[in-house]
Amino acid sequence: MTPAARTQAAIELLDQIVAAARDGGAAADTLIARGFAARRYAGSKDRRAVRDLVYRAIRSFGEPPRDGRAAMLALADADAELAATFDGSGYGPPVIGSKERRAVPGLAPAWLIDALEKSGIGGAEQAALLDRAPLDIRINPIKADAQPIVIEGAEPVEGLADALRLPADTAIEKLPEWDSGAIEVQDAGSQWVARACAARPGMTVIDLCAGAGGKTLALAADMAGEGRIVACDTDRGRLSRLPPRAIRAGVAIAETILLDPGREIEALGDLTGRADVVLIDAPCSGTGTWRRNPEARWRLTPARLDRLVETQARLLDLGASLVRPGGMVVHVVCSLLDAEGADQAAAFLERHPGWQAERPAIAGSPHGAGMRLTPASHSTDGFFVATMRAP
Ligand SMILES: C[S@@+](CC[C@H](N)C(=O)[O-])C[C@H]1O[C@@H](n2cnc3c(N)ncnc32)[C@H](O)[C@@H]1O
Repeated sequence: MTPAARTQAAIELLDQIVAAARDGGAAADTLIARGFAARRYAGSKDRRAVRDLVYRAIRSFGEPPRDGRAAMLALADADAELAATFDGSGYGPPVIGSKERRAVPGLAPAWLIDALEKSGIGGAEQAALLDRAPLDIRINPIKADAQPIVIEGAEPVEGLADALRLPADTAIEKLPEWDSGAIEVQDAGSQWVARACAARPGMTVIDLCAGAGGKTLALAADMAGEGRIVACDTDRGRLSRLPPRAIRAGVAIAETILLDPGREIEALGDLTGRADVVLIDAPCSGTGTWRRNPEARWRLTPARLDRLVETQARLLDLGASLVRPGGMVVHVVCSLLDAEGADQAAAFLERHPGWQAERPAIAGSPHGAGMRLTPASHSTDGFFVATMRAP
């Protein structure tokens, strides 16, 4: 592809990504993959260049641009090489007109910046939300043998003996440790919040929003493969990826339960009052994971945030009913908004007299009743975690 054709491909993909963000359609990565499937002539260098252009645009604009051309024109204003690709050639974008509108660069929609500020996330913290994310792995003690794992360029992660930070371009899937299940890709922040559960051998743990089981597997490692983990989710597709991952990781103590949204208790009634720990890694706005998923800023609206906050509160109350006396509910969100984190934990404690917050001994900064991790301060994805003990 010529440089001009790459720019035009990025514009067309951005058109689809903007529409999908507005209408709740497919994620940017899916649309990009589909776009390349339809452009078989694109080689690997073309694909990388187009993808980089698309993500540069997504990172640059806090509000969804009106279309892909407005986004690319704004980038071209500060990049002469990119501007030169608007040359009107066969597969390239038309020449830049004198009065064409540009997208306005920014970090996030104004209402969201305001909510971050009110949650104590100021300028430097906000800027770091869009940095490049590191590549972290968790060493799986169930599968790793006694030999230390040696991977070129790997750095230790302070406080997490089982974590390594790898160079971003490490081809993980080609490592023998990947094949054997001795390593899992997992952000250090996720590893810390799994630690907050203090899961121990023999416990009964419910991972209420387990998704594909990233934290389930970390909990199983802390339980040394002894006890019971009930991993639940309402998303059949995500939950179905858990059992094969568990087999690969040598985890035999996790069972899965598919939940019906709004009727979760029907499938969990037998566990009422029986769990030592209920982890609620709740559905949230994902403001702490913009490094990996910058397009999430284009999808969030105040109404959607309100719905998430409601669901989180409902799941916390459900979690409280499943815990045994003296057991623990762990509230986790990969968000830095207090509405989903500190305020949510405070509201839970108010609704449940006798419950006590116990600040977990993990990395992070004390925030409200829990701990907060941020990209700028702790070099992890952004998380809030609160552990609450039943009377
Ligand atoms: C932050 S993700 C979980 C990530 C997962 N724990 C991990 O470590 O990879 C939140 C999950 O909550 C699930 N979810 C949404 N509503 C739910 C509900 N009512 N009950 C249980 N899970 C729900 C979503 O499908 C999603 O998989």
